Amino acid sequence: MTAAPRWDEAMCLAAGIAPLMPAVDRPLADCAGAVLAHDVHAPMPIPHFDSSAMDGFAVAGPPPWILEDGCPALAGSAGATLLPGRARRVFTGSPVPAGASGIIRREYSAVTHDGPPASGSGHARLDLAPGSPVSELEPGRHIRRAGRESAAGEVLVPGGTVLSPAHIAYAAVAGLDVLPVRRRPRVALIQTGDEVRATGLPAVGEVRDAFGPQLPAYLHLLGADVVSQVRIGDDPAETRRALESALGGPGAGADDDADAEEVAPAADLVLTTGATGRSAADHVRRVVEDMAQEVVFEELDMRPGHPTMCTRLPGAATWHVGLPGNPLAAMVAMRVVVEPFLRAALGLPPAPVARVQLAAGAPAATVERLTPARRITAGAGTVEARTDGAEQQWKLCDRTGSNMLRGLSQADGLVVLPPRAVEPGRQVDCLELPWTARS
Ligand SMILES: Nc1nc2c(c(=O)[nH]1)N[C@H]1C(S)=C(S)[C@@H](COP(=O)(O)OP(=O)(O)OC[C@H]3O[C@@H](n4cnc5c(N)ncnc54)[C@H](O)[C@@H]3O)O[C@H]1N2
Ligand code: MOO
Repeated sequence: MTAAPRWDEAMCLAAGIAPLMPAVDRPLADCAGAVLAHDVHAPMPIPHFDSSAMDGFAVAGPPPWILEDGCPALAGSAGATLLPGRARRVFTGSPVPAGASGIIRREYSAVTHDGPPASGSGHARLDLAPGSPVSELEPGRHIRRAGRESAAGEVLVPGGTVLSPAHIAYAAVAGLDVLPVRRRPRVALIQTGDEVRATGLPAVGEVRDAFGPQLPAYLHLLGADVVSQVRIGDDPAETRRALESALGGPGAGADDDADAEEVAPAADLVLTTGATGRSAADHVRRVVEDMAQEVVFEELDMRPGHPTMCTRLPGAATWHVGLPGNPLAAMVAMRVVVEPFLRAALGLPPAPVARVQLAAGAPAATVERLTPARRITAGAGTVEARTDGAEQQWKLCDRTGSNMLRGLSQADGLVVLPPRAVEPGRQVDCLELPWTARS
């Protein structure tokens, strides 16, 4: 058996095996949170025409001006060149006519009529209103120039960016309809355990399913899609069938009433929960060991989560991660193995390991332990919260047994407690949890 990797080695191994997902074009509305596969360039200058930044008048040359709109005989089309001494009404966003030297905003304008306006004869005259700032007459005033935001061909968003609503808005105004993003990794989820109940109050000997209701959302948060989710009993034949089904092929992943000949795409990652131990009831380990083409690790030198396993199954590039059944152990394995795998598959760098200060220290433990902990602000209530993190310390959560979730539910991260006493104020490694991004 190969040596069991530590948590940090496991993170590197998981990132190292992950296949980079292909680039796919996706409509803008579906791109939030996706990873841009490569640099995206502006297809045209942004903005693409000179426009007015104010409601008012485009003017040509110094005042006063004859207002075309108030003089039907002079009214030019929006596209016609504005001759010196003329003005034309514009609104915010209107194209600026050729020949315009600037825009006079409505508040600084004074319109007078040579003849009675109702008669339709005579000229309307535009002048700068008394008391207006002289800057209003600066050449180019209130004109948004084409290309001011970006020239055609400039990089709008660099490849590798996790797309935010702002990136999508920017791509939209640039005239793009789709963006090349990394395809979301496909995850097939297989849950084991005869004793696991999906709903209601469990009887003695039963447990409520800690994974089914949240792993799809957790995986989605990490950029993946759960393409199938099945629950199987503790049975070797059923376990093998479920694993083979996740590998794709005719009928794989199909519902009972679906076309059995439909070819389901293989999952990129098969994730199992439970049955990774070495007891007579732990069929995942035995079946996977039998099927595996390559073993990345059979278990980890990590607590909790040591029975976590990782292999490559038959087929193109389907990897398997077996999460332990104990709920906290499984969630730690998600953070240490599955998250680095999915980040690498999406072309993202590994999430950095933080160094954090423990507020209250910890007694000596027999083994290194990844322990749920939360951020606290030192002296909260007496000192102003600082944004540079200098006052920030971490406090271990209570109730962090590997079968428990109470501590994790209150945690911001997993701190790595060494197998020796830690004094208050000492720094330790910390894996922040992906759903607790700092505001
Ligand atoms: N003799 C030994 N026994 C155990 C060892 C060991 O080294 N020697 N390791 C312990 C550790 S650590 C862990 S972790 C578990 C790993 O067990 P498995 O991965 O085989 O998981 P199961 O036996 O199926 O389940 C363990 C535990 O988790 C509960 N479970 C399973 N699925 C769910 C679920 N969906 N929701 C909530 N809870 C679930 C299950 O009922 C068991 O209580 O092995 C230890 N034993
Ligand atoms: O490692 Mo178990 O994985 O301690 O719960």
